[in-house]
Amino acid sequence: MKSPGSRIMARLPRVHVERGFLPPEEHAALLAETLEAQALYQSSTISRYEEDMTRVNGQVDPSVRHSHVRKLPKAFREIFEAKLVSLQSMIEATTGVEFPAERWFEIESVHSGDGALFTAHIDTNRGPQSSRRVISAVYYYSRTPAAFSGGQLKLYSLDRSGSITVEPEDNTMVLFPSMFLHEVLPVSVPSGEWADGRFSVNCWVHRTD
Ligand SMILES: O=C(O)CCC(=O)C(=O)O
Ligand SMILES: [Fe+2]
Repeated sequence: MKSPGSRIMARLPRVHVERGFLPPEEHAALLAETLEAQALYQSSTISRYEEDMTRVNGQVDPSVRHSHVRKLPKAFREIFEAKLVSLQSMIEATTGVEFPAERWFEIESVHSGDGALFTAHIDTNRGPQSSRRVISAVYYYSRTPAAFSGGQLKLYSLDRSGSITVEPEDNTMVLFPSMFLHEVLPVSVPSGEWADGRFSVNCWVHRTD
């Protein structure tokens, strides 16, 4: 018989998938604003603690994480926060994680072009602040029909014996407990056009204590 410990390790993350997350007008406004903002995106960095607790901070390493990020304008950040709060009880029920009473939302905008990827990681060991992330939420948007392939989000059980793969579908928000291991599979953009890439908005619900 399996021990309780091994059953916990084999447990799959509980993932909430919210299709049609933004109303059509807001989705269209975000895509239009994004397509004008190419010059604002910068190479993604990684921060993490190594096993010996030395800290890698703000390093660009495209073999681990290859994408470009920018700050999302305030008006859109507010839309995302309000929408997440409006779905709070559903998100809590599906993911099994409660929104902390005292909380803040970390939000960044990402572009994943040809060859983009993010190897397996957890979102809670990426620097001191990151340990207070409780829910990770990733919103996907792109031109339709999508002109890229790949870029699926793959989530693992803690022992990696099982996994769940989610397609980065346009106007879809995917939420999961931040402590679960996950990766972004390589993106392919045959045209090589920046605008044909995979766009996403990363949101993290942080506890403040
Ligand atoms: O883009 C995704 O699907 C996930 C991104 C991610 O895991 C991260 O930025 O920590
Ligand atoms: Fe992540």
